[in-house]
Parts: sequence; C-alpha cells; structure tokens
Amino acid sequence: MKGIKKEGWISYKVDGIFSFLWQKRYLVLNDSYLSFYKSDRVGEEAVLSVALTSITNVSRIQMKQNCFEILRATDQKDNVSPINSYFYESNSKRSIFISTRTERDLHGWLDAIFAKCPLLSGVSSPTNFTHKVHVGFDPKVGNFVGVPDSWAKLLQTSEITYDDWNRNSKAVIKALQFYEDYNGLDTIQSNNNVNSSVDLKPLKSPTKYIINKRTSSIKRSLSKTRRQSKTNSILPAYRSELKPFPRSTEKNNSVTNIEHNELYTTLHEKDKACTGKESSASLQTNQLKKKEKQTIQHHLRRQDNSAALKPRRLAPSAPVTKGYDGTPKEDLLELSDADDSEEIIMKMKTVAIDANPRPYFQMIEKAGQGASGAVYLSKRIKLPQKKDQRFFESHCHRTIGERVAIKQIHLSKQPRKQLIMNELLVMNDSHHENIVNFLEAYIIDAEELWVIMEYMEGGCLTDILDAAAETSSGKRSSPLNETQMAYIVKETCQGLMFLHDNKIIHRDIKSDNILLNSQGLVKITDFGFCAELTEKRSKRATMVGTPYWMAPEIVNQKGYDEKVDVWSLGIMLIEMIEGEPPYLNEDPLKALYLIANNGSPKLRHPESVAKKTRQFLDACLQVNVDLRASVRKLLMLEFLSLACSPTEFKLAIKWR
Ligand SMILES: Nc1ncnc2c1ncn2[C@@H]1O[C@H](COP(=O)(O)OP(=O)(O)OP(=O)(O)O)[C@@H](O)[C@H]1O
Repeated sequence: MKGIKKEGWISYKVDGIFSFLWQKRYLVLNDSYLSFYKSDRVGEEAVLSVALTSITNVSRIQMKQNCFEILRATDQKDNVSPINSYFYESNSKRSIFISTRTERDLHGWLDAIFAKCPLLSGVSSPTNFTHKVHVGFDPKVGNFVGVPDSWAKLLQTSEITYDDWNRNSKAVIKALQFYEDYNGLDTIQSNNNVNSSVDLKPLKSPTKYIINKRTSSIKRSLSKTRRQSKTNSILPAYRSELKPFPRSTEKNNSVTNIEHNELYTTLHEKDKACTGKESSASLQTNQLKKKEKQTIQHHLRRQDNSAALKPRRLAPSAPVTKGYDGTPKEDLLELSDADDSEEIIMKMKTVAIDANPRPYFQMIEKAGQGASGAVYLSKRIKLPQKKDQRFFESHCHRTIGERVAIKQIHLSKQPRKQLIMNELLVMNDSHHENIVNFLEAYIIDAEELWVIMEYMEGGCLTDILDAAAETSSGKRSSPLNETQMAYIVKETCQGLMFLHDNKIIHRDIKSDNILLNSQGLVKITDFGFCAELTEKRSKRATMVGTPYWMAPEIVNQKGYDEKVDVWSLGIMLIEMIEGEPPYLNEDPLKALYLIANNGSPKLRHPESVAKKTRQFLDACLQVNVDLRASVRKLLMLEFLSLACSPTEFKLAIKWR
C-alpha cells in the first residue's frame, strides 16, 4: 500500500464495553490515517481507521509496559468496520491504548505519530502518568515496591533514595524511563572495535601541551591513548554495572500505576532497618568502597558514559540542499531500526567520492579513536587527475603536502550508518571558521568511508581540562584562566550561531567535541546527532545528547529546540571552571534525576569566578527555556568581552 509511513504489530484496546480486552493488531500509519488491521495484509479492510486530523493528544502511560494512549476529538467519527464495531463505541471517551513489544518500538511510533498529526505540531508530550497504586519502600526486600520490576532493579543499584522519591517522584520516573531507554538499546556504542585498514601503531604520546601559568605549569597528565586504555581495563566492571536490565515479559498491571501518596513505609524505617544492622567498621568499609567506586566512576564517566549513554535515536527532517558536486543533498536521517545499508550508501555517494583514496595520502600517525573509527594524521601526497572533472572541482583548493585528519570508518561494522550519514551531511554543508572543516570524503567499494578533515593538532578541550590537578583540598583547579575560558566559549558560540542560523541543533556540545589547533583556533566537531528544525517542525522530541550535558527539557522528554545547545554550553563552562560537569560523580541514574529535578546547577565555589562569568552561566542555565538566552544574546554578554585573542591563547598553550 502506498504512502505507508510506519507499520508493525502492536496490541491495542479502546474505551468501551470490551475495554479490558487487548487485541493483537497490525498498525499502519499513512499520511491521513492510523489504521488497525487483523493481519499484515493491509489491502484488506481495516478494523479501525482513525483520521490523523482527529488526534488531539498522544502520551505514554503506565497501563502496560511500552504503552501509550491516543486521545481523539469527540466530535469526529471513526471508520470502524461493522464486524468489529462491537469492540468500539464511537461515542465513548475516545481513548485508544497501544502497547508495543519494545521500548524502541514505542518511541518509533510516538515519533512517527507526532510527526504526522497536524494538531500535535510534531512535539511529543511528556509521559503522562496516572497515579493509582501503592509505591513504597520495603525494608525487608530493601527496595521500592509498587513499581515495574525493571525499575525496582534499577532503583536498587542506584543512589536514588526514598527521600528523592518523596521530593519529586515524577523526576525519578523521568530519569528511570530515560535511563531504561538508553540502556535498553545498547547496541551502537558497544561496537567500537573498528579495524583500521592501515595498521599504524597508536601514537605513543599524542599532542602534548603545557598551560603557561605564572605560578605553575600543568602538564597534561595522561595522553588520550593511555586514558582510553586505562578506561578499557576497568570497563567490564562498569559495563556489568550498567548492563541493560532484563525486561520482564510478565505484565503486572496492578503495580504499573503509581500513587506516591499512598505509602506503606517511610524512609526513616528504611534507615532504621539499615543502620540497625551495620556496625561502624562495616560502615567505614562501605564508605571506602563508595569512595573507590566514585573515583573509578569519575574516570569511566568522562570516557565511557558519553558512549554508554549516547542516544540511539534521531528524529526525521530537512530540506534538500546541494552536495559536493552540485547534486541535491539528502535530508538528515531518522535513526530507525531498519538500517538499510544499500540505501544509505547510495545517499553517502551524493556527498562522498566513489573511489579509492589510498594513492593520495600518506598516513603519519593515529590521532585518536572514536566510536565509529580511528582518526589518522595524514599528508596529501597526490591530487586526482584533472580529467576527472568531479574530482577536480572538489580538489581545486587542495595542495600537495597539506596535513589532514582522516577518519576511517568500516561501514559494514557500523550498526547505525545514519549517524555517520548525518555527520557527513552537516559537515559538508557547514563551512565556518568555528566548525571543523570538512574537505572531502571517499567511499571505497561500498565498504569503507574515509572522511578527510582539516587536522586539529590540539586534540579536544577535554584533554586540556584533564590536565587540571587536584589540589590538596580536593577541589579541582582549572588549567584555564577566565580570559581563556571566555575565548573558548566565544568561539564555540560563533560556531553555534552559524549552526542555529542554519536551523541545525548540534545536540552534543561538550568539551570532547571542541577541537583546538596550533593557531589557537577553536572548532566544533561531531555532528552525528545534529537535527534540523524546519518551519513545520520547530521543536524536536527525540532524546539525544550526553546525559551530564543534557538540558532538563530533554531528560523530561519535552519538546525542545536549539536552546538545548545553550544549556550544554553552560555545562561546558562549568566543566572548564571545575574540571568536570555537575553530577559526574553521581550514579548515572541519580544524575539524570538531579538534572530533571534540581533546576540550574550551581558552581561549587561561585566566589572563585568573576560576576560576569556567573551572569553568563545564569543566562545559559535557565530551566525555563523562554528565559534561557539565545546564542545571539550570549554573544552580547559582558563575559565574552574578557576573551583573550587567538594569539594569546596560542601562546598560552605551548606545543611540545
Ligand atoms: N579533525 C581532527 N583533527 C585532529 N584530531 C581529530 C580530528 N577529529 C577527531 N580527532 C581525534 O580523534 C578522536 C576521535 O574523533 P571522533 O570524531 O571519531 O570521535 P567520537 O565523536 O568519539 O566518535 P564518533 O564520531 O565515531 O562517534 C577525537 O577525540 C580527537 O582526539
């Protein structure tokens, strides 16, 4: 059938006399209707067809696992086949409940329905919880009761307390949903064993620099490669801590709705139960263990949480623009379950040159390792022949001997080629002095993708921040002074303004995605999670980003726009001041809860920075999006007038 936007098996039920009955149906979404069929032969008559124009709200509910409710305007008539009409009372409250097999399916349907229903303006509403059954803490089992099994397990290992629950149960639920969604889809980032076709030894000691300070010169303590291997060596323990929770197939409807007022025990009882059992010696041991765990987690989170918790889904969109050779450029892609390799490789060829680039480059050394492939410092040693016009046009500004960065990606090993495609599309279209310059890309035998970029010898901002030494008081000092911070922030703002002016949201601003070069220039990179805002779709709903830098509206699953980048920029400034983003030492689930619940994060030592810096942070870290500044406004704030010049910055960071 033509015009199908999404289809698949679901269970559904409607309000009415048979409202207790869940039925398996084949659901089809097209441009005008949401139709329920008895089988996947969608040519047959639908059991029920709902006009998309009649849908007034769609929200997730906890009636069943992976369940959402569709609400319809009461003045609309449905198309109900006569044989099934007894299941459906057209004058009923007009709720339709749909349950999907997996969490991912649920989000796929929510995104698709939101994108198609004119009354929903493309924005998923936050999950809508009804509160009907008991939730409490049972000291005998040592855990929350009255929540779905998978959540109870998550809560047991998290540092979320019953107090947190009492303070804001909704924020706990948001954090749980969010966490489960990320970890339940743990396939992308686990696949990071990308073999390089060029077997170069990792750089023994990649880019090193010293921050010049009058009082001290802080050397970068760990090379990126060493940090990486250090992380990997303790990875299994961490991964097992974070492994996806088994999804209970048994549905326990009696505990899926939550009433936090009806408690049958209190946190005090929990505390009493615990403290009564523990001797002071075991308490001390536990404290030590906790401290040890936190230290390990600190390292891991910097390197790994961003990967382990990286989002898996991208939303649809985008107008057609020009590719490298003048052909229409493809839209940014939706990250779906079906990763149609052939189709994506075809699309990649509108941006990448279909040829073997090996004769044109000499590999020098490995500069870094990303999730999708390794990055090499290389030298251009040959240009393609002039007779190939396509090559020639894209190479007219290239010179022999220039140093470039080459990211090599084995396409067959990529579980989500759409991310790479998105990165290619955005880079190809975004030429700005604060965006890492994309030069060209090659696709080799539909197997390998080489992305050629300008070489940023300074590596990422995280490397500078990791040079921060811990003082004896335990307070992390920043290796940057405020003029250098203001400079980095100003340059990042300029790059962001370019993206936002082009209706692109970066969605993953953090120090790891800010690269530096030897001229002291600062550029944004990593465009895999970018999304485009269009007139029709001025807000996004997909959960994308790295949790610690993520705006509360994303964790709270509200619609969001480009101001999520402003929030992340504020978090990045805290990172620069304190060496790490807020809540990095918290258990990940607790961190999500704190982002959803705590409002604007505060500096540990606000007195250590200038008033202008605090004002800038305030402008970025407003929970209310309307009060949060746009990047254009940020550029007018006084803090940025503190910025040093690129030359001063270059001189402050000395290369060895
Ligand atoms: N243009 C560049 N110049 C110099 N080094 C680079 C450049 N791009 C990336 N790198 C280095 O390579 C590392 C990996 O970069 P990459 O963009 O692949 O990282 P990632 O975002 O973690 O991975 P992915 O994009 O595959 O998810 C970076 O941390 C950086 O040190």
